[in-house]
Amino acid sequence: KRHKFWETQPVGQFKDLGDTSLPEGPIEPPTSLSEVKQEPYNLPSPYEWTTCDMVSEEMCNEVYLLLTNNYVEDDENMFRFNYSKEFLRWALRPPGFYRSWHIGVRVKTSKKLVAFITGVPARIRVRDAVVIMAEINFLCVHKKLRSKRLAPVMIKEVTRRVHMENIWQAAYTAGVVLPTPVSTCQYWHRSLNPKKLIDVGFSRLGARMTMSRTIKLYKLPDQTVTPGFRKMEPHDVPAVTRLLRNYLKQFVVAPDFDENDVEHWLLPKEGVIDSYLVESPETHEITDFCSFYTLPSSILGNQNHTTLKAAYSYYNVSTKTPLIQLMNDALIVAKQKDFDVFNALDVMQNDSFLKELKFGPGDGKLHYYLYNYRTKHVLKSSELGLVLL
Ligand SMILES: COc1cccc(CC(=N)NC(=O)c2cccnc2OC2CCNCC2)c1
Repeated sequence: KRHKFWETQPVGQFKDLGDTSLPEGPIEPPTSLSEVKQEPYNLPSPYEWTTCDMVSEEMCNEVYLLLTNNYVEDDENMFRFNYSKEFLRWALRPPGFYRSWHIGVRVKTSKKLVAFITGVPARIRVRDAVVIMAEINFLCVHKKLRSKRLAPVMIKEVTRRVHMENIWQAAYTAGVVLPTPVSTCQYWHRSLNPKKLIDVGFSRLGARMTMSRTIKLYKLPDQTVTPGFRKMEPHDVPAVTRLLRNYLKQFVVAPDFDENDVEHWLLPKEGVIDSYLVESPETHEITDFCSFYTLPSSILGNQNHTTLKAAYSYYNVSTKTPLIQLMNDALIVAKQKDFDVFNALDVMQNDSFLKELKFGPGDGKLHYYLYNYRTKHVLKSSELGLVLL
């Protein structure tokens, strides 16, 4: 399939696949800031750029409504991501964020917000090179404005604003294949509320399975089983940072988190991010960590249910507690908090627990991309230590 736009961008091109003579690293050298286009790209005449200040309740609400009605749906158009306002504020205002990277498109006359794209800065290690990148997310064009070629100009504009801050690489994910994935992940789901999942068509009753047999199959204990398993607290930030930095070293691509990043990305926030750790009852050492973020989905066209409450596996570290036991405790806590399903990608060491903990494979894949950075090889998903929101 021809990628008119992507063939013009500094991304791995399909024709280069397998050419291991090309070195790992930036595809194009940085240019001087004076060479970066100073003014915004031109939009089609009815539209204008706007910067979305996510602190403003009104602006945050406009972004929330645009995404709630027009963002990513599953392949069968039965569900649509329904990021909360609190989640969006968390996702878009990490340490060092740029408000100018929260880009909206409005209709000049009505001032209606009809498109959105964002970037946040992140330090990402690729093998032993730490690269400052923009994590690009929430690209959304109103359903009524699709195939007006707005997305390419929005991507060029966020790229221009990233270049203005002297940043030349980016990371993003997509459910579609573009030139060229750095890695491709399979997603998996663990039922927590199988009756609701079957009612809304997320899951199907297994062959030769009754509903009561299915409910029993996914039943979990009421309490976690690991001694010392507790919620993460602010005073745990230094120990969790050490634990996580050491654990992420084993992956080819991973965030280079410092204590500031850990404080923002991993301290629990009600309805946004949950994180737990294991503090050894004997030594009080922090030996293990697990976390998941809250991303509900709207259920499109079901009489009895409007929202699917989904937890998404985030960063997990096991050094003493077996990863399977640690993740089972995460499932138990997610069930206690009334989540319907627990989702995970087959990144990091997730493959080691997915089947045993009764995850089932999802019906799609998530492709990871780097902008203006070539890797020697396409990575196995288990070489990925990066989870995007
Ligand atoms: C259940 O409701 C859905 C609503 C919209 C899309 C999908 C399928 C899908 N595309 N799922 C994922 O991309 C996915 C599955 C497991 C873990 N993380 C995921 O995506 C994350 C990371 C990328 N940005 C979206 C959230 C499901």
